[in-house]
Amino acid sequence: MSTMLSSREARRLTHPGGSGMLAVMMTPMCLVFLLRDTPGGQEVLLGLKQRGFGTGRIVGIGGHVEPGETDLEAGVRETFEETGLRVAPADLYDAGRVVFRFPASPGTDMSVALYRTTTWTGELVASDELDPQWHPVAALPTDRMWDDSRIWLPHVLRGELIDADITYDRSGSLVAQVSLIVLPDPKPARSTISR
Ligand SMILES: Nc1[nH]c(=O)nc2c1ncn2[C@H]1C[C@H](O)[C@@H](COP(=O)(O)OP(=O)(O)OP(=O)(O)O)O1
Repeated sequence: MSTMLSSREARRLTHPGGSGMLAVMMTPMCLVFLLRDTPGGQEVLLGLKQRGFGTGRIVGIGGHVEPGETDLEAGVRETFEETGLRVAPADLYDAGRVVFRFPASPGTDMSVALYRTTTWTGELVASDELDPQWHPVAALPTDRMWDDSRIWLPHVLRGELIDADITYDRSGSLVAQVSLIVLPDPKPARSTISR
């Protein structure tokens, strides 16, 4: 039996953490966290997902890395598509990577490049995919986010560089296993090799 792969499936990659025959195929994704200072404290731009995977949850800004794109280019494009805001590649800071594994549906496993920035231009607009909203960093809406967010997102928002690997339970709604490495000294994303 032969299987046709979509272009997106065909370019799924093997996460470097995988080993030999047991390596898991991952879909490359990106998430970008815009941070601003307000009199009430620091805020982060998140979005209420209107369609697709995770509809109804509050999620980070981002999406698929398309064929021919670097993770960084995808971060710039997705930010504009989902928020109307323009970020320059040089203003995105590498915040590391998180892998999400869903044992009940391995086809949805993803390897997500993480970026952070405090610099952008333009006016915030909602898309049909995401309704972007500012949230206090000190009071993240974790009860409306993916269960994993409470584990790794505070590190990213503090300015740390992470390498995380999250496995969900069979229900796909609760985190079952976590590996989280926090690395010091993040660099501007343009100075790193994207994959
Ligand atoms: N466990 C998880 N924790 C988390 O914080 N974000 C997750 C997540 N699982 C998926 N995401 C994010 C990554 C990605 O931005 C999005 C995946 O949703 P979709 O498959 O609908 O892709 P998108 O519609 O965002 O991508 P594009 O179609 O390329 O815009 O949700």
